Amino acid sequence: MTEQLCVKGLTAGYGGPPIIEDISLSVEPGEIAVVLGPNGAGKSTLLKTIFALTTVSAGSILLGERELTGCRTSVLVPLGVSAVPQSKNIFPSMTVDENLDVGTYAAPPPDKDATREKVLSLFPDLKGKLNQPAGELSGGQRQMVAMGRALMSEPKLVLLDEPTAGLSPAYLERIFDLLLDIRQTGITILMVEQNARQALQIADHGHILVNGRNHASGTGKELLADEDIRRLFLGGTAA
Ligand SMILES: Nc1ncnc2c1ncn2[C@@H]1O[C@H](COP(=O)(O)OP(=O)(O)OP(=O)(O)O)[C@@H](O)[C@H]1O
Repeated sequence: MTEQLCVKGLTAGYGGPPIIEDISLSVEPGEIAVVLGPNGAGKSTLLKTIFALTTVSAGSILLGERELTGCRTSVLVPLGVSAVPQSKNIFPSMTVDENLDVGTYAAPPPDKDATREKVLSLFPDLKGKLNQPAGELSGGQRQMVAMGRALMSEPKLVLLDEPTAGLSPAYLERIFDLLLDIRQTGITILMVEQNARQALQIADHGHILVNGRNHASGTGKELLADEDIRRLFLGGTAA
């Protein structure tokens, strides 16, 4: 059972002045939502804040009825929240299988083998590489390991920070397809993405941040159709 993520009036930072201020957004169960905006807008900070990695000074984060604000990351994982950071998101000297196993430590699934099979069915590219050190894989395959690890705790919500960063166009397409496959399983996805146009094409909703604040929100289609949004944030005028 998935639940709505509801962020209300969230202000947070790293101990100094706030980096994100008064952010509100909601993500419906089972949808893909993308956070967009210029460099330094606070997109990663928003994801880190939901995953309890910053200092919150105001606002709340709810998953369904459950208040997440103030919970530690180790508590969030068993509550159904999983995250894939942008970098250093795998253990390079550990095998692919061991990396997947790490994803079960904070919240062991009831049937680990079944979960592993389910995850590998989403990432068939990894099946023949389970005993290989993850650091030997290509960038796209490493990203799949990181995403697979995050799914091993059977999350309701996955936070993904720039899942296509640094990937070739072919892998970029592959990762976007995988995100749609993951959504098919009922998991809610909130992600930050630099490839804004492509992300909005697969996203149910997009949220644009500027200077740490909400700037615009809409469905992927609405944002793609908005001329100002296209000019300011999507690098051009073509729809
Ligand atoms: N660990 C940290 N400690 C202090 N300040 C930080 C930390 N991480 C990020 N910041 C600051 O927070 C601001 C927002 O950074 P953030 O990474 O959230 O933006 P972003 O929108 O994800 O940017 P980008 O698109 O460049 O990744 C920046 O000014 C950055 O310097």
